[in-house]
Amino acid sequence: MRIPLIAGNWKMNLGIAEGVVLSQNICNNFDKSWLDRVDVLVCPPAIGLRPCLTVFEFERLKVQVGAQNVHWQPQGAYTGELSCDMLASAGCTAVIVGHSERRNLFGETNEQVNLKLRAVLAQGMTPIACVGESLAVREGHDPVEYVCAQVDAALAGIDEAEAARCVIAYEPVWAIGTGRTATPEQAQQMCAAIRALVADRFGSDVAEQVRVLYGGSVNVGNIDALIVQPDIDGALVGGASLEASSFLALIKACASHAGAGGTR
Ligand SMILES: O=C[C@H](O)COP(=O)(O)O
Repeated sequence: MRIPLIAGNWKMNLGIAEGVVLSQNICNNFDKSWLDRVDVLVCPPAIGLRPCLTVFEFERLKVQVGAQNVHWQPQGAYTGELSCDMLASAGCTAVIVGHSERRNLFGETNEQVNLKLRAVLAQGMTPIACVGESLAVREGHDPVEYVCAQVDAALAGIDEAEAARCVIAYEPVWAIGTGRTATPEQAQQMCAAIRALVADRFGSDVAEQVRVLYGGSVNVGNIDALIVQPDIDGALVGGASLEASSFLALIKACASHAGAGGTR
């Protein structure tokens, strides 16, 4: 059994002070027993990583912090970039790679996503590899084939042990920030196809361990129907992670559906 993961991606929202306030508000209303059933991660902008983690550490709350992006090289003349080592030194345990906003707005390629994923694994952190089809692909092509090709590219060149440590987030581009969520059936179909691909490439044991998240307009009203799907192991949440009340409600919903005693 897989422990579900609720990951909040704050994107380019909340400065240091606002991020600290949100982290404190999360702590103030957090039921620690939820962490027996669900893993929780917040991904602030890079400048907020250490300050937010300090809040969680001070409150002795095992909420993890993750980064939204990374460069795959260890150091060098890469203005504006951060290395895996730098993120780890700030306390990051996970890094989002290949978010559709980075692919579409900053031209990130499948090859670069793979380089990032491998660098994150080599650092001992968890990569959250984002995949997902545009509306044009959903309506005019085979979305499963398209998304599975993205997964294949992201996981290229890694071994079974590394694959088992990966998290894959299925985020249909047309559902991100639009209020238009994939139906639970659509999300389940794609997440099952992703797991089947992992089983084909790395074996069924690995596929049973890999967490596959859904992302795209997840909110308090749709989390229950999504999280009960057999191949959806949590959510990558944008807008609803920016308020403590909605983020906590998602964690609570996820915890209430998950059995205790899963494998990590
Ligand atoms: O990384 C998160 C996703 O892009 C989802 O964002 P959203 O929940 O605001 O649609």
